[in-house]
Amino acid sequence: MSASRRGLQHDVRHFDLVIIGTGSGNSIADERFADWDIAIVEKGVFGGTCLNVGCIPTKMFVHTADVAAAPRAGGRLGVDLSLDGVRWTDVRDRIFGRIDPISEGGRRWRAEENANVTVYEGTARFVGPKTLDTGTGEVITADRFVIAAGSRPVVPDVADLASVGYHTSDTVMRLDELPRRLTILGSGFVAAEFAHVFSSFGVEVTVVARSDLLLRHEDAEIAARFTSVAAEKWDVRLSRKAVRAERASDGSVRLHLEGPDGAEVVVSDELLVAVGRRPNSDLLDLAATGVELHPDGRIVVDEYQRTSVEGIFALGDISSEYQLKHVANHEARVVQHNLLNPTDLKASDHRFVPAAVFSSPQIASVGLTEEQAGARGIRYVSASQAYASIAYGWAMEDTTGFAKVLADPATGQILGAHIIGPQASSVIQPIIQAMSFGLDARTMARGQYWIHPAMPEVIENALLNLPLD
Ligand SMILES: Cc1cc2nc3c(=O)[nH]c(=O)nc-3n(C[C@H](O)[C@H](O)[C@H](O)COP(=O)(O)OP(=O)(O)OC[C@H]3O[C@@H](n4cnc5c(N)ncnc54)[C@H](O)[C@@H]3O)c2cc1C
Ligand SMILES: NC(=O)c1ccc[n+]([C@@H]2O[C@H](COP(=O)([O-])OP(=O)(O)OC[C@H]3O[C@@H](n4cnc5c(N)ncnc54)[C@H](O)[C@@H]3O)[C@@H](O)[C@H]2O)c1
Repeated sequence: MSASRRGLQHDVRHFDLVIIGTGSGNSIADERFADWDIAIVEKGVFGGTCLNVGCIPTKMFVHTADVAAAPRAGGRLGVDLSLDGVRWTDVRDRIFGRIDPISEGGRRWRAEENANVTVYEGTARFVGPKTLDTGTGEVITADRFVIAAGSRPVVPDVADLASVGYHTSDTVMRLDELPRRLTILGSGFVAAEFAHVFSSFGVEVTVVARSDLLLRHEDAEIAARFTSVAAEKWDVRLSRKAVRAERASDGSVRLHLEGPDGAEVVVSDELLVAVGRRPNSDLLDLAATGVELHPDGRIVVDEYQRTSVEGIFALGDISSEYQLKHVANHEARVVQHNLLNPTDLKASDHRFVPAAVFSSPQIASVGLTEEQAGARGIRYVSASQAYASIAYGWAMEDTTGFAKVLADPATGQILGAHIIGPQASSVIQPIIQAMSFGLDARTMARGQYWIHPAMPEVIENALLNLPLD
């Protein structure tokens, strides 16, 4: 690969590769790219969403919340515990005291210790074919680009929201103090996880959902179970539309709703907006370089993560239908391979993408839901097993968890799995493995030992319950 060269214009530097975004994109330029002249452009802090405001801090808060919630679970085991208090600022500072130096260390390493990498700290925007304004006063060109610019929270159209003030997942983990009351607008992943975190810390949580179920994209039985468990802990308002926000004279936030019973108002101290994320493609003026978009703003890519412009790749939330870190990481590895091996391209594998909601209870899923299998006319059988009917479920006195598996009745190939209950995000992993490597349900259930009495027995029994042909 050629060393850097100056473009025809003196002020336009030319690179072998430009990477936009330091989330999953930052992992691409490893030692195999040592002789590539590379620019990395980042508008925010290094490390992107997952490290700074996503997966990692949220799960550190979730684990802390699980600990704080122990008294609730202890009572039914005959262990009386009480929560003396949550030192919010200590929790917050412990978590970000670990994360912020990692982000800053990553920035320093790229900026100061990578001889072949130039870091531009600005908001990138295309101004011509393969020509990028780095937002730092410098315009650059390159043979290849990787667009890994991620997504950001959607702000819904609710009157006076901006003037009243609200939080998103970007800001709510850095609050100065715990509110007494929190309203969460939205009913997806972010809402479910933060409702668990804040309610376990003693905050009165109200969840406002537009739909008639929380987590409505999950398997319908799982979403219904989660919604009923949630309604026992949080004030859950379903089928509500938020129409207006208002700041009262005592400083509280009043969210005006319209629902099945007419107008109502939810009063709280803070408002968290969690109604989805949109791709950051609109910040990039992609038309200037000819990169095509889907109507929802995602960059169009093929199976090799190539955009409509030769030499420009995209990955992660900006192009994927899955807004998940393990998918973004997988796609980054595919792009990395394809940059290094242009005559031996590798395709992304999106066949069995799992996801987990780290709430309480946890949810994990992979493959088809019953509703999707039905809608696609796919022949399937399903079976469920309650945690309450396996030995470890007895130990936990669990009353609400279950695992459901779907399989092809003729071949036994597993089509999907959906789990709600303790450690669902770990319990599901053998199913992901079986689907990925083509193991059928019977072989999986009977071809290996299952440690007794451990939680994965819930999977073993669900598999054995399948009414295969
Ligand atoms: C609260 C929360 C919790 C989550 N928890 C999980 C989880 O538990 N598990 C999971 O799998 N996923 C989780 N996710 C999703 C996961 O964080 C994302 O799917 C993943 O981080 C996307 O990675 P990415 O590389 O595509 O984008 P990002 O990590 O967002 O990186 C994009 C980078 O590009 C930069 N950028 C954007 N535009 C420009 C521009 N014009 N110029 C220069 N730089 C730009 C941004 O500043 C950012 O640093 C969570 C998300 C949130 C919000
Ligand atoms: N554990 C994880 O893997 C994890 C955790 C957090 C976030 N994420 C990722 O981040 C993405 C964004 O999370 P999210 O929770 O913001 O989005 P989401 O797509 O999971 O859920 C958004 C919800 O808000 C509802 N909604 C949309 N507009 C609304 C409105 N105007 N009023 C009320 N409700 C409205 C939608 O019906 C939907 O149920 C997720 O889809 C997920 O891919 C993953």
